Amino acid sequence: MTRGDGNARDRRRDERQSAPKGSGEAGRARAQGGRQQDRDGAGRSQAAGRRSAGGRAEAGGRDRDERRGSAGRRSAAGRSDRSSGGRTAPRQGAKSAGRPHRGESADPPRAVARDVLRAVRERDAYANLVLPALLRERGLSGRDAALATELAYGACRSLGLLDAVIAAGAGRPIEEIDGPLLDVLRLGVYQLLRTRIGAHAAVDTSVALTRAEFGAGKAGFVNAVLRRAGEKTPEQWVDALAPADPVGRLAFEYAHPVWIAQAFADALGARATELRDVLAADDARPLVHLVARPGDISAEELALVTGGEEGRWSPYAVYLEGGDPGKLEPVRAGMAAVQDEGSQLVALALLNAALDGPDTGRWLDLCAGPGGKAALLGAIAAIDGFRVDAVEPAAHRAELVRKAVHDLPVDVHVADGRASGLTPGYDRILVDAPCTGLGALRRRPEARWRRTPADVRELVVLQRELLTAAWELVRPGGVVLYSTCSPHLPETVSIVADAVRRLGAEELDTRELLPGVTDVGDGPGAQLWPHRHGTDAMFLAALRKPR
Ligand SMILES: C[S@@+](CC[C@H](N)C(=O)[O-])C[C@H]1O[C@@H](n2cnc3c(N)ncnc32)[C@H](O)[C@@H]1O
Repeated sequence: MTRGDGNARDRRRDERQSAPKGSGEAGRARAQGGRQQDRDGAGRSQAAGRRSAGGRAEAGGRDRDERRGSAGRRSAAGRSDRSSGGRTAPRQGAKSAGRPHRGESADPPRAVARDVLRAVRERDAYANLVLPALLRERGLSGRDAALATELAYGACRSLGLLDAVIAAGAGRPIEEIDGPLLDVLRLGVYQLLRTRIGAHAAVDTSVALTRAEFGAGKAGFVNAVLRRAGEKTPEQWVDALAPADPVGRLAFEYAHPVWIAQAFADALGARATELRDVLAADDARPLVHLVARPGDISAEELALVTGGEEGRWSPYAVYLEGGDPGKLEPVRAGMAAVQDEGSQLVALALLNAALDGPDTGRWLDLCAGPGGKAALLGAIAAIDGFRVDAVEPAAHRAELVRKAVHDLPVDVHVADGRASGLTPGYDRILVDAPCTGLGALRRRPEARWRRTPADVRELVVLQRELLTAAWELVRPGGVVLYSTCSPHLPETVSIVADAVRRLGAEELDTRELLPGVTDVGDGPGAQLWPHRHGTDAMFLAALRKPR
């Protein structure tokens, strides 16, 4: 199966021929989604059921502990046991997994997790790039890979909470602890507080990792701090260390910086009682979302081929439980790609917006890298006989766009969207603006600890300028769709309100551009949420230029 040959090519050609050139009907009919009944029916309940069965990947850890005897038996009791009281403190210098020689590790999954934490701390690496490379390099697969993944990603997500407990246990600020020891402590405290791994296994393995690398003295320090961390249940640590105010307490409990939890609460507005659900959704393992490229393969076919489930909202979405999507034949053939369903909805909303006047087929993606939405727009443009321009200033990201759209009617321009040099007159423009990414924290383990409010101040200036540039490029009667993968109000409704006031834009009811999607707010903008929709927290607002 290769993209563009056989049935797929025929189907695309047929669709082009059956759609009157320039009408845009075929593509937009697809954008509206022909599977509404499906989406409202079985697909939804199955997806919901599977999601609730998800949660933390604890199986790998539990299995390991069960193989280890007493620690495993304790772990089988799980977190609920611990919440009812204290735990047996591990013995000082307890026997560990085989006393490896200095520098060696008898525990490859934990060594990988530790090395991911080290890369994130020392060189600002991205955990989701470092981990797959390390797993490959060290030949880990199956349960070992699952355990390494759970520990590395889980600890990265929980850094703030872990550090508060470590500082309390060590009796000193974490800045005064050697970095490599801090990595092992984070790994240990994460296992103690946020997994079902038993206390003895969590402490012993951390001590063994330390001893193997640094010798007995430092191993004693790690043992002492972890013993203290293990003296309280997670709930007791929250009671002891969390701020008293409700948002601060929830932020601590769900390991988010307070300013981010407050940003979510502000965006939820009257429904701020959902804050706990939003924060919890950031820690849940997200399903993999695929997009079935229009004209190449249907979502139904893709679900059949991959063993996935058709999506709830986008007619092109398929959900997978996990695995490496890059190994799937339709993905390798370019007929499908990884793309959050919320991102698919953003691209489709642009096409669903009513223009004042005909669609002449000039579409623009002003912030295109790495090309997910440009590829979806391009695939629909191909069916309609239309063209897309895609702008991206970062050369390496522009290259990713080129790869994503290589056989589609998309022209990639390496340029700053604020001064692209493109000729005005576009019918539809997408401004998928650079943003804090607070709506996609579940997919980027350490991101919540990297972002700061100062980032917001810089980004809102850029967002405002990009929207202004788009306004200059759209024709009278055309539509600009502004979107962010962040629900933070200064990046969303404030930017749009400013554009309406400054530019005289007509704001459309964006909710109507998301057929079948419920619960996206009071309008006119629309806000998706992981806990409500299973998507990233994408914001979108459609603006039409008066004639
Ligand atoms: C949220 S991402 C876009 C995601 C993309 N639409 C997709 O679906 O794959 C924002 C992109 O804007 C780019 N960007 C940053 N500054 C920009 C500028 N001045 N003009 C245009 N794009 C910019 C970033 O490099 C990044 O690739």
